[in-house]
Amino acid sequence: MELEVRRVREAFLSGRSRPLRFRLQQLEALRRMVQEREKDILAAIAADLCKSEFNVYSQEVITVLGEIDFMLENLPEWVTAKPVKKNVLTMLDEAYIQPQPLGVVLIIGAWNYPFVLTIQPLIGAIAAGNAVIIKPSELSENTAKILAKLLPQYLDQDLYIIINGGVEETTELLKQRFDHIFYTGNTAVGKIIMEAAAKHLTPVTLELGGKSPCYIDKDCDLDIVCRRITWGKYMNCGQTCIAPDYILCEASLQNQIVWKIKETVKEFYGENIKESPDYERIINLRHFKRILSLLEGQKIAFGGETDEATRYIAPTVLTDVDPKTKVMQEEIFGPILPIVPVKNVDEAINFINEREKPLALYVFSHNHKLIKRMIDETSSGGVTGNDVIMHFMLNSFPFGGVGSSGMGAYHGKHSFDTFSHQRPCLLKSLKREGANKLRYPPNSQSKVDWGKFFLLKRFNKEKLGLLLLTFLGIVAAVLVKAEYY
Ligand SMILES: NC(=O)c1ccc[n+]([C@@H]2O[C@H](COP(=O)([O-])OP(=O)(O)OC[C@H]3O[C@@H](n4cnc5c(N)ncnc54)[C@H](O)[C@@H]3O)[C@@H](O)[C@H]2O)c1
Ligand SMILES: CC(C)=CCC/C(C)=C/CC/C(C)=C/C=O
Repeated sequence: MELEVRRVREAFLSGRSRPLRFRLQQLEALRRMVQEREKDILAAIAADLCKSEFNVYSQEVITVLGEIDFMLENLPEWVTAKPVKKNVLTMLDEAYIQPQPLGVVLIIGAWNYPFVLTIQPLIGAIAAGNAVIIKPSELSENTAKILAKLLPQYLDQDLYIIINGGVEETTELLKQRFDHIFYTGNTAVGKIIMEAAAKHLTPVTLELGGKSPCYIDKDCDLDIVCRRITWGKYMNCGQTCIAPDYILCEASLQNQIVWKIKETVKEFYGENIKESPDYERIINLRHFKRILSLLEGQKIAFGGETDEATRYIAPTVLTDVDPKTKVMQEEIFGPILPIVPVKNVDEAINFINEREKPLALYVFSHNHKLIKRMIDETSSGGVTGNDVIMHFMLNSFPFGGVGSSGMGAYHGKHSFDTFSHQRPCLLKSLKREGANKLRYPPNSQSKVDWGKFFLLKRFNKEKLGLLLLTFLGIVAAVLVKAEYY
C-alpha cells in the first residue's frame, strides 16, 4: 500500500495533473471508457445487483455521463483565478482566489450504486487536478473488477489507481497519508474513516445514510403521492441512501396509502414481482437477514414474502408502527416501508427533530406554506417537496448529509470545490512603502485612529479635516503644476 500511495504522490508532484488541458483530456477519456465499454459496465453492475441493464443505464450511467459533460463545459471557467473585492490597505494590489488541487485523494465507494457513487466523486477529483486512489466496495465485486480492468486502459496509470479489497485492505490503506478522503457508506464506518483521517489531519467528506422521513399531508392527491413514493422506495430493492425510509401521516390516511401503494406495486412490477426485470435483490445474506429481523412483531399490511435462496424480499408496507420498535431504530436499506401515524404536522416536525438528522426529507402537500414550514423547522441533507429522490438529479445542488448523515457535499461545481483548495493570493508591489508606515512600529494613538478611519470607516472630525487638507493640497499642487507648464 505504502509503495502504491507513494507512486501516486510522486505522479501528483510531477505536476502533470494540474494543467486544464490535461484534466479535460482525462475526463474525455473517462467518457470514452463509459461509451466504448458500456456493455461490460452494464453487465457487471447488473450482475452485482440483479438489475436490468435498462435500470443500470438510467440510474447510474446517465448520471455519470451528465456529470462529465457538465464538468467539461464549465471547468475552464472554474479553474480561473477569481479577483476579490479589496479594502483600502490592498487597493493597489492584485488580490484573487486561485483554486488548486489538494493532492492525493482517497475515494472509498459503496456497493448499492457501485458505479455512480465511485465515478462521480472521481470526476470531481480529476476536474480539480488531484491524483486519486479509488477503493470500490468489495460487496459489488463485478463492478470492482471491471473498474480495475478498464480505468488503467483509459486514464493516466500513475495518477489514478484502483485498489480492490475489503476491510483489511481498507484498514491498511487508511494508515497512509492522504490530502482528502471521500467516503460513501454507513455511519459506523464513517466514524472509523474520520478517526483514521484525524491521525494525519486529513479532511474528509462523509456521504452517509440515515432514516429519511416522508410526511404526507391530508389534502394530497394520494394516487400521485403513492406512485412517487413507490418508485423511490422500491427502486434498487430499497437499497438507496435517499429512499424514503418511513412515512408519517395522520392515522386516517393509512388504509388508503396502503391500498394505493399496493396497486402501484402491481402496476410497476406486475402480478409476479419475482419475475419483474425491474425489481432487484438484496445484496447479500447478511443484509437479507438483517432486513428480515426488522419485520419481527410488525403488522404487515401487504408484502412480507421472502426467498432466502435468491435474497428476494417483496415490497412491504407496515402499518401502525411503534417508533420504539427496531424497524424505527436503524436505517432500513431494504424494501420495507413503515407507516407511523402522527396527529398533525406539529407532531411530525417534533418526531423528525427528536431523531438524528436524516440525509433527505420528503414532504407531500398542496399547501406550499406547510412545505416551507417543514423545511424551516427541520434539518436534513436535502429536501424534495412533492416527490422523492429527485434533488439528487440536479447537479447545481450540493449533494450530502448533515449531522450523522454526513459532512461535505459534491456534484458539479460542489465537487470541484470539495476537491480544491481556495487559495487566497495577494500580490503587492515593492514600491509605495510610505503607505505601510501606519502598520510598522512604533504604534501610537494617531496610527490606531488612522487604522479605525481607513478600515472601520469610523470617521473622526480631526482625521477627516486632515484628509480634506491633504486632498486640497494635492489638488492645489496639480493646478500649480498645470499652470507652470
Ligand atoms: N450518502 C450517500 O451518498 C450514500 C450512498 C450510498 C450508501 N450510503 C449509505 O451507506 C450504507 C450502506 O452502505 P454500506 O456501508 O453497507 O457500504 P459498504 O459495505 O460498501 O461500505 C462502504 C465502504 O466502506 C468500506 N468498509 C467497510 N467496513 C470497513 C471498515 N471496518 N474499515 C474501513 N473500511 C470499511 C468498504 O470496503 C466499502 O468500500 C447505508 O447507510 C447508506 O445510506 C450513503
Ligand atoms: C431518476 C433516476 C432514473 C434515477 C435516480 C438514480 C438514483 C436514485 C441514484 C441514487 C444515487 C444515490 C445517492 C444513492 C445512494 O444510495
